[in-house]
Amino acid sequence: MASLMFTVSTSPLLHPSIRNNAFMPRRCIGHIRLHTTPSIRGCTLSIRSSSSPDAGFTCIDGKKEGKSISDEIKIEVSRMDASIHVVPGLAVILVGDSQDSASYVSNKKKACGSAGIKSVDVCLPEHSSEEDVLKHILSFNNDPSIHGILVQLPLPSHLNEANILNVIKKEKDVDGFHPFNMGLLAMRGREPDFVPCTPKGCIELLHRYNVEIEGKRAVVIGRSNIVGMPVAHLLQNEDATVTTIHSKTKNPEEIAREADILIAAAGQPNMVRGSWIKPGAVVIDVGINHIEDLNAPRGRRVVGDVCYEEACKVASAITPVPGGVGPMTIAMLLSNTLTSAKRIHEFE
Ligand SMILES: NC(=O)C1=CN([C@@H]2O[C@H](COP(=O)(O)OP(=O)(O)OC[C@H]3O[C@@H](n4cnc5c(N)ncnc54)[C@H](OP(=O)(O)O)[C@@H]3O)[C@@H](O)[C@H]2O)C=CC1
Ligand SMILES: Nc1nc(=O)c2c([nH]1)NC[C@@H]1CN(c3ccc(C(=O)N[C@@H](CCC(=O)O)C(=O)O)cc3)C=[N+]21
Ligand SMILES: [Mg+2]
Repeated sequence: MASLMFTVSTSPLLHPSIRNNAFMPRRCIGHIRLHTTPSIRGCTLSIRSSSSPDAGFTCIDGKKEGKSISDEIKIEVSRMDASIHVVPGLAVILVGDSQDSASYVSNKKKACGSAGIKSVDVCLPEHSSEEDVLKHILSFNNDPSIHGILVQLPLPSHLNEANILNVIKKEKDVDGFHPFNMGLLAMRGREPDFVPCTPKGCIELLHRYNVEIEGKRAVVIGRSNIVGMPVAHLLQNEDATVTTIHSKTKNPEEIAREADILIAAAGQPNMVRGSWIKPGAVVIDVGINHIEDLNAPRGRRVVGDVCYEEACKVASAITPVPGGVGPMTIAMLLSNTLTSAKRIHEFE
């Protein structure tokens, strides 16, 4: 049976709630104006029977949006190079030999390469001391060819994450993890120099798919410094009513089911079942979990925190894993690096 569907936005422009938003500048990535595709329908203004097939269901294509952002960044990078002979530079510091971390770092490196951003990697052994790591940060802080510094997290447990993140020059903190930037993110009426990439990528996807956020119930599963906490702040800044679920939350399923916008960032494979999702909700799956699959090329494959097959029967839209938030994280990192270089060199 055809489900009673959404109010499709007739305007090819931004959603009214975005157009009239006092925080209009948030709609820019660096100096690149963002455009939205007039696709989703005010989320959950619909009644959707969970037995209905996928009619009207949208798979949110983070790979495509990430690519289009990188293409725009590439143009800006060449314009900057041509006029002031500066190429944005990103330094990535990786401690230890986790295979997953190495693969993220190589994704970032590739993405920098195709956008024309210079990238420098430092790979330090697992047993490195805090001084070893700090030494490299200090040198990048003072290196005029470097505009962004990223220390891949998590660090080996003998290293103190706070001591290390504290030392990154805040003007080069493209991850937005320095306590100065984290603090500003949490303050009304203030803006950090940099917003963390994954949370920013989640919000950017909602904007690009014209999902109305103002006044909606948003539920975030997870409260980490790198995803859950900052994404909850961003949603609140966009005038959503936000609830956070964590490992001590009672009845998470019931709370999740109230969400018009559900963001899953718990790091638990397939934790969010179809029954956790309000019919018509928009679901953003941040999880990157490697599970064993003997049929997969290397004996394992990547799944999100959401059971996709069940979710797409209930939700109005969802990000796939891979191909959802991951590529947006990388696009936001490129964007933050470009913004940093433009600021440092006062290039408009
Ligand atoms: N796509 C991307 O670009 C990125 C993806 N990720 C992925 O996102 C996921 C989350 O990452 P990260 O935030 O770093 O993870 P963390 O392990 O740092 O945090 C997980 C959070 O989820 C909560 N949580 C864990 N299990 C449950 C549960 N069963 N019920 C309710 N809450 C739970 C924890 O609660 P408590 O605080 O109580 O411990 C914690 O707040 C991972 O899969 C990670 O790989 C991460 C970064 C970028
Ligand atoms: N300081 C710091 N900053 C980070 O931003 C940071 C970090 N530490 N530590 C680890 C997490 C994880 N993360 C991802 C980035 C891209 C993909 C990504 O590109 N994913 C692709 C490919 C996934 C795959 O197939 O493995 C996708 O989802 O389509 C995934 C995960 C950034 N993180
Ligand atoms: Mg973490």
